[in-house]
Amino acid sequence: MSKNIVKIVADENIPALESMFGADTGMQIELDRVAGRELSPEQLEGADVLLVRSITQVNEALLSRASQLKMVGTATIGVDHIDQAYLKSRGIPFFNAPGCNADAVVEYVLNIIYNTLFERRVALKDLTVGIIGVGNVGGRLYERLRLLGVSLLMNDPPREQRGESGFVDLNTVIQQADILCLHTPLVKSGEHPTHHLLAEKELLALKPNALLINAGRGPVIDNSALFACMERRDDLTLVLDVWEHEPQLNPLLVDKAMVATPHIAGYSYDGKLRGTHMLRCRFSEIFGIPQPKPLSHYLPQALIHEVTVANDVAIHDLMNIVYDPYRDDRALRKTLLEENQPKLFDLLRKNYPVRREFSSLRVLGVSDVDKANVLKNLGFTIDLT
Ligand SMILES: NC(=O)c1ccc[n+]([C@@H]2O[C@H](COP(=O)([O-])OP(=O)(O)OC[C@H]3O[C@@H](n4cnc5c(N)ncnc54)[C@H](O)[C@@H]3O)[C@@H](O)[C@H]2O)c1
Ligand SMILES: O=C(O)[C@H](O)[C@H](O)COP(=O)(O)O
Repeated sequence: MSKNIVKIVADENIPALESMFGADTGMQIELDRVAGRELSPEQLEGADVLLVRSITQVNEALLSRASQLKMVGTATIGVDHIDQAYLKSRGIPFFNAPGCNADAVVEYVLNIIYNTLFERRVALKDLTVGIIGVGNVGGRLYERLRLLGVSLLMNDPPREQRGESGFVDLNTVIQQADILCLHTPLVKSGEHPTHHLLAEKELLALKPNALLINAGRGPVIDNSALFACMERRDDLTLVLDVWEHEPQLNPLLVDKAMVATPHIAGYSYDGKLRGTHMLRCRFSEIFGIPQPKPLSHYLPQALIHEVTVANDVAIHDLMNIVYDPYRDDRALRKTLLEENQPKLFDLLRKNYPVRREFSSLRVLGVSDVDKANVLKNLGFTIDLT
């Protein structure tokens, strides 16, 4: 390197950069925190490293003045905001954080499923759950539900094309799933595009009384067609964490959703820190310095980290102790009538409270082995002695 100071330009909402990219790097780091949506080419002059979240479009225009960039990282799973071909053409190494917040998304989905079924007095074992996109998120959701004996359908043409088995086609999962969960990336071209994967025809074909959950990317469902479909089909229940045209929401569509949240399904503190840590590991490789301390070194104990319950504790009650998505739903709805709704959407995300994952809660007092196994399979920490 031509200079001793490494300049990192980073989104203001990537946590723990100060501690993970601090003294233990043994380097002189200049950390420039920026607002991701407003980042300009001028702010990248002299930058060695750019670290973003999903709201920053990283492309030729943004990087036009970043002549000495040695690494671009996104503290997210999704990569649809990154022009990877352009980065490759300039030889700039790029990294995302695969799986970093997958458990958080899975727990968002499980929480909503358990709360909804409890209210409706319906048992999960009597339903079929369909998963479209069975990667890190969908795969972990599948695994937790499989361990519980739930009937499952998986749709993932790219995996099927690679010779893996056990998948069904899109029509089958749409027509047969009582609960349909979308966990694909947003892909606009190629053999398996996901943009508007669910449009009018697919939405109208959903199984009667289906629960549709999108915690992938907003444009995977045609939101106009979704609104029209919800007008025609009051049997459907809709849960949306992601939206077409974020941060601008269609309040009429929000109104149709049983749960509406501001793209926070993956926002556990564990997941965010895991994302930062993954980028820190890649930073070590690029700059040839030792790997950081393990993630557990940076992750604090949860504020509520142990609870003693009876055997017949309701599972959704335990989930709500760790995380209550309905709180996020209420907060989003309050912003809808405001003129600056898009700004408030971003603010809800920026000021998101510390939320932990199920594993941060040690559950004591369950002597029933079957119940203890269910809780363990759902992700809680259980001592099975
Ligand atoms: N709401 C949130 O907070 C949040 C958090 C994390 C991730 N996400 C989104 O969820 C997406 C999935 O995350 P992941 O970690 O599981 O990604 P992943 O890359 O591990 O898995 C995606 C899966 O989707 C499959 N897929 C691709 N095209 C498909 C198609 N046309 N039909 C069906 N399946 C298809 C892939 O083969 C892969 O198995 C991310 O790309 C991101 O956009 C959202
Ligand atoms: O792709 C991801 O990892 C998630 O969608 C992530 O939660 C996005 O968060 P953001 O970067 O928008 O803060």
